[in-house]
Amino acid sequence: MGRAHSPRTFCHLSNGGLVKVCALVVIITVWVEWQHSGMLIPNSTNLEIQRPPQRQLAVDSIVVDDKQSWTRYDHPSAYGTHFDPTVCHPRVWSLDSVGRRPENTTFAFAVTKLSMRYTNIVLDAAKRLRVMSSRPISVMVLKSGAKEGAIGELAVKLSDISNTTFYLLDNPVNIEDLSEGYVRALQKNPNCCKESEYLKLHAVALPYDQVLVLDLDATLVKPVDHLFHCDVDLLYAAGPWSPLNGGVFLVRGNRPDRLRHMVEVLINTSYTYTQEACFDGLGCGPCNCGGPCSKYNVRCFGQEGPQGFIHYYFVKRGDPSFRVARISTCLYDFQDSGLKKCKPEFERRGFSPFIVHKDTRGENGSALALIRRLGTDPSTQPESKVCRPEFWILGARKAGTTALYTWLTYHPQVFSHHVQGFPTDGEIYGSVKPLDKYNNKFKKVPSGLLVGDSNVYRLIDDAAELPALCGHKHAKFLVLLRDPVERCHSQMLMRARVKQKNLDITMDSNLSEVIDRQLKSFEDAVAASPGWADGFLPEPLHGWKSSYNCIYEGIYGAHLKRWFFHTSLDNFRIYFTEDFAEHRDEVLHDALEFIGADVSLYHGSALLEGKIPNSRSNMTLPEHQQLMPLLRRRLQDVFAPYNRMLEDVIGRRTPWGY
Ligand SMILES: Nc1ncnc2c1ncn2[C@@H]1O[C@H](COP(=O)(O)OS(=O)(=O)O)[C@@H](OP(=O)(O)O)[C@H]1O
Repeated sequence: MGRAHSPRTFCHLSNGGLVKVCALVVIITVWVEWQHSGMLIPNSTNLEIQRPPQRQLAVDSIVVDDKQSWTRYDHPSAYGTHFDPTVCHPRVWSLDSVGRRPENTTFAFAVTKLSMRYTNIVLDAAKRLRVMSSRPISVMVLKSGAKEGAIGELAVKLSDISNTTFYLLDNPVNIEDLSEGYVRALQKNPNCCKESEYLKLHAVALPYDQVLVLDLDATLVKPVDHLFHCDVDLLYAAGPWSPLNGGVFLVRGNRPDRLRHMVEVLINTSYTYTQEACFDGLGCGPCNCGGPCSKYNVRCFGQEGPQGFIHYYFVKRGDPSFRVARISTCLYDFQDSGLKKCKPEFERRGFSPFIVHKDTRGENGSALALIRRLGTDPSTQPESKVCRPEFWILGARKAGTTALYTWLTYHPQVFSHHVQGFPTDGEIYGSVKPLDKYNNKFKKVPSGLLVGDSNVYRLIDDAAELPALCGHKHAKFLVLLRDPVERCHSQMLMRARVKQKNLDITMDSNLSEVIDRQLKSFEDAVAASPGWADGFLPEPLHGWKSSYNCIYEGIYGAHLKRWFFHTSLDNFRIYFTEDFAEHRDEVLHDALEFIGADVSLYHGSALLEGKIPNSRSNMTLPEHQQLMPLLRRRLQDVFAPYNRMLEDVIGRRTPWGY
């Protein structure tokens, strides 16, 4: 089944009055295509359903949460001190072979009621999302809950937001097929998750590999691209009073057969439903019942509806063919009610949520106030470009950043911006804060030209600050990575050459001895924080910001994890220095295209012959400056596991051979 690309393309090209027409073409085409493709399941009356007799469950057969006790909401790993936000690490990081993410993924909103007022709520949510991600947005609207005028209005307005697709859908579940007792329980639920919410099940059949379902009041505070790289059937967060919160979850899409099966299973299990033991007697929980739970967890919230059912279908049934992973509620489904539990950890470790759901207390409320304090307030997240540079070369130190910066500036659209200092290659020292002062450093750059900031300190230091201040959408980061042993040696040679008072190395120093000391100090620091680089977010080693330790600077995987935690892989191009040496033009063309330059205007190659900027030009080193073979091997052994980590993080093999 093809996606409705053609009408959308048409819509992007059109304007004015045509937009209205094309918006309707989109709705109708998407809807008709689904109806004809057999992908749309909604008419469950077509299914052959074996209705089991209403079962009376013996109390003994009720398993409330033994099987999945780890998913208890109040378990420390749901909230609290344990913050591994995903259990599918390291797959979570993997990119495709060229280091870019697979494209076929979408965010999805499920809109069960659509009046004129709701139209604006949907639009606001889509616009907020667009600030954070250029990924497709699917808007699934329940046909029976939508007013006709509102459908047209929404379709027209959505066509102004790039890469959105509108689906007008029936409820995949026909309520008459469900048992009466189940429907009564479903409808008695005072707040949430009645039968219309089963609209969300359509997510598994949307024509995308991965679908991240978001409620309209779930706001991305930071990009969550890493979630799309998890190879799972379901990724979910526990709700405050439910085993799974339906406001944020990710499913594998493209599975109309699964949607059919889910509906079938729901119908069948609705006949096993009792107030005490929903879903085949496997229980409604685990959940935090807001006090001591009754034996049957009957006070779970929304457990009869999709929240309970999706958890039952993917988790409790224990189908071994499913890959299911739970993510941190604090990080990915942060709600006011979680403040007490999440806040201490957030404040201690400087974390902030990726997704804020239901900030009911608004402006003065808990969630916003907290993330404002932590510096990632979605309302101050710049939508337009606020930092002057278009690109940043982050490092690594001694990996060829001067050459990359200089050669990019040979393009007529890239301004050659030299700043006083050392080396004079576009380095801007210090923080991006305050923004005025930072932008002032670029005041001589004519408008309309692209300009970069090249600063090798940033790779280690600025992961949290730079993307948040400059806007995730607008920041493009270039990184060069060089064989860490060579880089380390080169760094020490530079320190020997540079006569700075506070540097302890001179031209007479024995560099192998110097590096050996650095290795020892690195090993001591790691021994004091065992496994520091292994987790999801290795914070900088204590006191090692802007480190001059050449081993620490070469643990690229750990530094990049911090960047990918705080921003999106979309913002990055990562090159190996060795590839840059061998395939210079390819790297430069790719980087120019990435920063938004017209590659066809680049005639720089002819200028590039001759000396490599900032190179020590193959000078023969005196013996005391050479790297002793034994030390080289030791360094390789130390770096080897970190190189594997880097490969996990960027999804590519390093060319270094160890
Ligand atoms: N294209 C290409 N291929 C291979 N190696 C290259 C390339 N361009 C620069 N270089 C080498 O990178 C070293 C300088 O790196 P940086 O400019 O990043 O250094 S700095 O941190 O900004 O001082 C410096 O390394 P050393 O020669 O070891 O000093 C350069 O020779």
